[in-house]
Amino acid sequence: SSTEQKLNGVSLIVIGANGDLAKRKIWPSLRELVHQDLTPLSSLLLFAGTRNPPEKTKDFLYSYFEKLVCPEEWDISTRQCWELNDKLFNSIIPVQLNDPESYGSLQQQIEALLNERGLAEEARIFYLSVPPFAYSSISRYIHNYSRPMSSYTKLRVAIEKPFGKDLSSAIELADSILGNLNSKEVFLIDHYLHKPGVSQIVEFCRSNPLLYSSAGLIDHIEIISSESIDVRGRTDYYDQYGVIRDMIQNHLTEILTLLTLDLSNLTSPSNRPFDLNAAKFDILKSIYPPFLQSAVFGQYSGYQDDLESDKGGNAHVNISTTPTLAIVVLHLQSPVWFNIPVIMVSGKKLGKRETIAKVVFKKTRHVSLRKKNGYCDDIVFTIQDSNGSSFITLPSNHNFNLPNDKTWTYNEGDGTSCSSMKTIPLGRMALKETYASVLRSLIRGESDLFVPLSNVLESWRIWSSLLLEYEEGKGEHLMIYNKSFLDNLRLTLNGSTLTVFVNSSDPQDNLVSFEKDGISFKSGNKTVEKIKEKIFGHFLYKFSRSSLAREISQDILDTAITSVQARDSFHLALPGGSSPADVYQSLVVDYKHSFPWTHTSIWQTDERCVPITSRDSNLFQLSKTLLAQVGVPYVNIHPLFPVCHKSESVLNEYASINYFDYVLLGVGKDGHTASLFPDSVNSSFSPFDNNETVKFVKLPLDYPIKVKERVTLSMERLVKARRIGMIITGKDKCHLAHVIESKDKHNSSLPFVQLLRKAKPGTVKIWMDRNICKK
Ligand SMILES: O=C1O[C@H](COP(=O)(O)O)[C@@H](O)[C@H](O)[C@H]1O
Repeated sequence: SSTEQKLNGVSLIVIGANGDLAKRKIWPSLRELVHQDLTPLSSLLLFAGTRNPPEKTKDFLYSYFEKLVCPEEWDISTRQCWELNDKLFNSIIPVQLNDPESYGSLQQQIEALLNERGLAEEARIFYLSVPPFAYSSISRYIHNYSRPMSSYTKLRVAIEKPFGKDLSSAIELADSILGNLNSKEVFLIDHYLHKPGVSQIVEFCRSNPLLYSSAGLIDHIEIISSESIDVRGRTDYYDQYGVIRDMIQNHLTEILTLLTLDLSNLTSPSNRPFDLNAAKFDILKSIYPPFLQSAVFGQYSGYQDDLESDKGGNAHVNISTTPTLAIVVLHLQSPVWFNIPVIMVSGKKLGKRETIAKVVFKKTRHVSLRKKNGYCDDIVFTIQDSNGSSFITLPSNHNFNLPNDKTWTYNEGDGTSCSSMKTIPLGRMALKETYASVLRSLIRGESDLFVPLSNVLESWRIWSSLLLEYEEGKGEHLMIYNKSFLDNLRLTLNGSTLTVFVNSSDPQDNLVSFEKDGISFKSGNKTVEKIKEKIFGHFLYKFSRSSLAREISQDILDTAITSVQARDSFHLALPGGSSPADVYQSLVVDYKHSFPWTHTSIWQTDERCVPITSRDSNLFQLSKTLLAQVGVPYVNIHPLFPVCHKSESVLNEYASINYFDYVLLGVGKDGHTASLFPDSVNSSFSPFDNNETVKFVKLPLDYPIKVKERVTLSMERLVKARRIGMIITGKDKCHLAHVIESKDKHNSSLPFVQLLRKAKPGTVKIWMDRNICKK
């Protein structure tokens, strides 16, 4: 009864009040609520909890609010802004929360203040703005020492994402929290649920339940989040999580559940209130976990630099395979959505900031991520464009119901870019900060706008196996992309296998233009590029010895296909020695029947001047291991041995073609490549100083190599190739890996390094045994 005489009050305790999230989001958002008169400070008990003594927290808050400027849109003077900051600052009570007793003292402090102000505490909210490892102990302290005494008071504990890293860690975390809190007390934050563009999806779908009965007409759904920002400054966090955990498991999956909700309950006669989270749970349950073949991963070019800069620039930073972009195809096991693929795309450092969800009606199985005319035939929910605005675009001939709500205004299309379209702008966000809406919903207890634990676990069930598969593959499916990536991307789906290629009629063009930026595309295969380091602008790939040969032979095949498509021929120069043997074997085993052998011409990079029947002859080995087993026409094989010991003019007749399409090279432990040996040995021969096509090489007698008379393509000739694959394998070559990965590479005169320096940046792929330096 005493409750009835009191005013409703809410206690809000921000734990981690001096942390990054509090500074960037929580305090500015609270201030916005106060400014908009949406949260009267008189009924709010506001605590700033840190591990520090209260005086220190007060000092922090003082200097923080002193510098906090007001957004221009508020159109208030500096003085008014300062007064607002001051008002908020004076309402915040700093508390030290570092042990169980401190939570007990907080309890007493709250009770005393409520009495003093004559407030009945409607809700007690703990906002855990702390790292995930602290969730469990803090929830225990709350339960044991700060739980409201009155059953009238609702306890709400707000927790940020990421909630775990995968299903098992999320279950463990949930268990430890649920030992102290009841599941209804846990409010997991997904700030996307508070974006007007997201909440309008449900409203639109509620007004148009027939959308779902037309699922038979829907071809697929796209949910695309393109961000222009990078992650510099927060790689400490990001590098451990990556795009699936950072954006897809939570925000994009939430959008998907809202878009595909089963709203049939809404129109059924039952009087039960519609349970949004339970309906979302049902959708989550129906999603098949995607496999690696239905996903493509990318990392923006420059990510490694961001990692290094965040580490202070000088520290050694391992190559990271954390993806900053992913494209994934999902399928739902539901009568309505069966056979309607959902394509999710999320990436950082792309050309623009835009989040859209698009329902694409049946026309074609090609997926274009571009706003072409076809765009007007689909329903597009623009959750946010680069200005933060949200709107819905509908086909002109639609008969959708527009929600009966004054926040919706309906416009005809402007007839310019997409004449038949009609648009519903949903206006600018009512609250500038999405987090202001998060806080307001927390205060109001709007649980539909938070994620229940059951749903977050279900979502991890969907994503964990993909993450595991990806991480076991250690980045072998990672491509490097640049900011124009989405504009040029085209995807096709065959079942759930995703194929990526560039939207151009000439595949060769695509290949050339994209390889410059570190990406090559090929139709028929989703794996586009593998993780690489750049060495003199070339690409370094590291694979286990067992997968290296296959990767190289696949690369040769891809180049062959595009060359034949473009020029009807493929000119391939091959070396001898031990390095390429496994590659030749893979070409035979994997591509005997699928390689364009009849269009291929085989050249030699170098040859030993020995009889062709000698085991030391490169051609002998090449014939045995490759040429005798595949269908290269005899006339297309160009042996080098006939020009041994010949005059310069004869030498130069070899390889009259202008460019090799692919030159494969090994590297010897002395750094030689083809038969270009280190100049430093006491040899009269210098392979680097003229423009000859082919060189005759006579090494000094004491040079530690078996056959000392050789012919070789010259450096000038080699570096002209369209593509060079350089193999570095063998335990005795660890020092070579150090050379190219060190700063000293610029001073090295070793022939293979010289070749890297001279070749046009981007033409060489260095294929290195990942374990080259392991004993
Ligand atoms: O949760 C996150 O969301 C942001 C994107 O949010 P938005 O409101 O700017 O669209 C993303 O940049 C961040 O990496 C992620 O942790």
